[in-house]
Amino acid sequence: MKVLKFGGTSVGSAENIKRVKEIVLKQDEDVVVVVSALGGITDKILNAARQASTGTQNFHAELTEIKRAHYDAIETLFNGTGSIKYIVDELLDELEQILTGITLVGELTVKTLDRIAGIGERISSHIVAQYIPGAVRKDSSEFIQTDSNFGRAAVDFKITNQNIQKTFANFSGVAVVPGFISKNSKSEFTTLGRGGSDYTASIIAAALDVSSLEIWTDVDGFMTADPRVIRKAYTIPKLTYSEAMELSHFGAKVIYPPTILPVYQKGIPIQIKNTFKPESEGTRIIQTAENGKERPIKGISSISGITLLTLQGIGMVGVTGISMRLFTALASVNVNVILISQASSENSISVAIDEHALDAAELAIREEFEKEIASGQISKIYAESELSIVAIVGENMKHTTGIAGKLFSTIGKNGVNVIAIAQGASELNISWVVESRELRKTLNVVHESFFLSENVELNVFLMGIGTVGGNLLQQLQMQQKKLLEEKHLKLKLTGVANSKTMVFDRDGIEISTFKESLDNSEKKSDLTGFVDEMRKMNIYNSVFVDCTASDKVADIYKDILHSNISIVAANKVAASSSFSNYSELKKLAKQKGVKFLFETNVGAGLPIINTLNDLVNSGDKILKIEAVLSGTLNYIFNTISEKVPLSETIKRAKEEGYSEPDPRIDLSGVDVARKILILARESGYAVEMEDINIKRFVPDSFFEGSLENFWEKIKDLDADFETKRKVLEKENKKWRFVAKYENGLAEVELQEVSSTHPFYDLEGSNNLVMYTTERYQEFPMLIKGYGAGASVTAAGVFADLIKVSNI
Ligand SMILES: NC(=O)C1=CN([C@@H]2O[C@H](COP(=O)(O)OP(=O)(O)OC[C@H]3O[C@@H](n4cnc5c(N)ncnc54)[C@H](O)[C@@H]3O)[C@@H](O)[C@H]2O)C=CC1
Ligand SMILES: N[C@@H](CC=O)C(=O)O
Repeated sequence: MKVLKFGGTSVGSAENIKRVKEIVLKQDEDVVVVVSALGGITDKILNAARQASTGTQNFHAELTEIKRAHYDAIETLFNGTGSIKYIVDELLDELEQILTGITLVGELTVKTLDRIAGIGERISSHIVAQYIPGAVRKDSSEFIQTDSNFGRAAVDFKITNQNIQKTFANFSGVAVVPGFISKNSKSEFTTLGRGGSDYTASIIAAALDVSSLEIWTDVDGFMTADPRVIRKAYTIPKLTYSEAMELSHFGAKVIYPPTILPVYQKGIPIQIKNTFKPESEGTRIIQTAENGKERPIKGISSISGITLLTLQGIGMVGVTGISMRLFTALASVNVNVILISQASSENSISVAIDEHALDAAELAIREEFEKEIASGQISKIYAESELSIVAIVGENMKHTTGIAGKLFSTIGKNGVNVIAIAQGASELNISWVVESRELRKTLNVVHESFFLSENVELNVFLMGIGTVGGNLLQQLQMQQKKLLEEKHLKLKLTGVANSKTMVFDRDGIEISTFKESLDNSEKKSDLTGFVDEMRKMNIYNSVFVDCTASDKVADIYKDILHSNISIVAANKVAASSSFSNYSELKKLAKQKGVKFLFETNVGAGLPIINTLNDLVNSGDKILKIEAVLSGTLNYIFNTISEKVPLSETIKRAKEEGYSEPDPRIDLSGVDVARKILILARESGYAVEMEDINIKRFVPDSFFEGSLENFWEKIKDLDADFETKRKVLEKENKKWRFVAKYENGLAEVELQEVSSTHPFYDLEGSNNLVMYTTERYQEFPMLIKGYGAGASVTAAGVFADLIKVSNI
């Protein structure tokens, strides 16, 4: 024999009752079918009763809806004919009479409420019993006996079990039973608490020692998290009784928690099934955790609307009985304590309670500890509200090391502050308190880290979609699918801005149409607005990518890092700003557990900074750096000829995407100075821009005025450069703009190098860096390759993104 329980939605309409019939008729064992009231009916009855208690006739509106729901169902299922109509009428009349009675006395007692609260189940059980061919109705209020604690009566199991066994002795076929209702020893109606139909089913299942208890509901089973918040939540195939109990207590409203105990004691498995998807496996709740250490966490759940009440004072240290008095005081005003956290110093104790219970709880505590408060032994009693409790649950957490470490480091890295923590010695549940506004992010972070570790998500906020940013988007689009399939990295463009507008979408902006999205966006581009939006979205694993050349954008880095968002910068302004700002940004990133990466600041996609970091981190000392670091200048000096004058080479460098948005930055040596400065700093030296000796090869006057002016004026230098070039050619030499750092001195200058110099053969826009270190002294380390250009730079930015994702 089996017990099947169908919830309110499962019997919520005639259509759904037809599904119930199909499911029941497919069973190959005898079955007891426990039904809830039609969906929403119990609430309506309670509402009508409350309205009646005001002494008015207002309850009639609710009553009409209650009647309509039932008449609609019987009309469809029975064509409005048969005895069912009389039975339903009789029960609805009973309801109306009691409601009228309540109106007359203007009072609603818990006893009266129990008298009518179960009428929905009484009616639905008649409907289902008549609709399933061959089924018989058995009245649970005749065999479940309770005490007289109306509203949430306690079952007398001895009598109830005997009654059930007697009722179902020699029974075969299909029995339909109303859930939720019971009676006391005086044959007065009582109820088993909201959700009590699950409990009815469990009581019957245990009394009859059936093969299984099936709870048919409108979800697939217990999910790894609330699917309304975590779209990627999935059904947990198996849970132990304890895990199911913990998850149910912590907000997973799949099963009424008391349901578990009776069947647990008999070792009867519970199967959660979806009435609307009977083919889905559902969740099976059994005695032992079958799946081992690889899935120590089974689910996450949360409860919102929490207040944390803290009692603090050094006078509490070492004093016995404080906790006992605290909990007794709370119990005296019926305040349920959901979580307790106490430091071993005993200086403070915090209890998490339902926010609605705050006033009563605080008053009770203040009364209880009046003397201690007056004497200053307890210095503070304070409440923090708008909080949520999150819990991870799993029986295999026991003795699995590293779970709490992984949990809290993941949460911390994503900028979520943990306000209180509790873990029982059973290691079945780790619970912690966060601000409710951080709940969604917390659930996502934890879910991804423990359940979807196959896919890491990286949320990209890109600013600047010119040469580098535009190319980066093309590369992202091209690689998205491959990275997801092969590396399980889900790269999402969650925000993008050009200089005019910005667009955000936490589900990801379609890269192929981002331009249209920006064109159609009404959000004007604005730096503070961009940061605010990122903060507001509060998504985990976020990274801000700066592909502008703007100092204003560099100014917002601190705010971004403070929001626990990583930064990948192609923009060199921040890393070459004052040493204190550069160091602060690096320190802040470290403190916040996020990344601040800028590999492309020197040599575009070449691994120049990473290599330097590796050398330094492994204990090597950088003695000298000599390098050609400007793609633009090297291109200019490799392109300049009798036919291509200086001004034309600069124009071409810009067109090729090598130069800065303002090419004067390259031509003035500032770009190279920034780069050698960054390399010196990354080598461990505290260098400032002013320490760099920049020897310009273009007179200062060419850098004054507007960019347009510059393009006009620069042609004036063509003839002079051509004369000098011819001399150089005769001497078989080449111009190279060289940066050098040695013994605390840094300089950048134009050099004429002969054919034996390592920089002589450096083609096109290539860069070359030579690191002379303690380990690489006789033969310095060389890194050479394209030093500028859209695709290589974008690839360098991409590589930094991959580093942020930690895949
Ligand atoms: N082009 C290259 O080879 C390399 C460039 N870089 C760096 O990459 C950065 C970008 O360079 P390119 O793409 O070549 O320049 P670009 O001029 O083509 O693109 C920069 C884009 O940023 C936009 N922008 C500026 N301020 C903005 C703001 N506040 N909000 C939104 N958008 C804004 C501009 O409108 C422009 O579209 C620069 O910092 C450059 O130094 C680094 C290595 C190599
Ligand atoms: N403008 C720069 C681009 C790379 O940093 C250069 O030309 O090297």
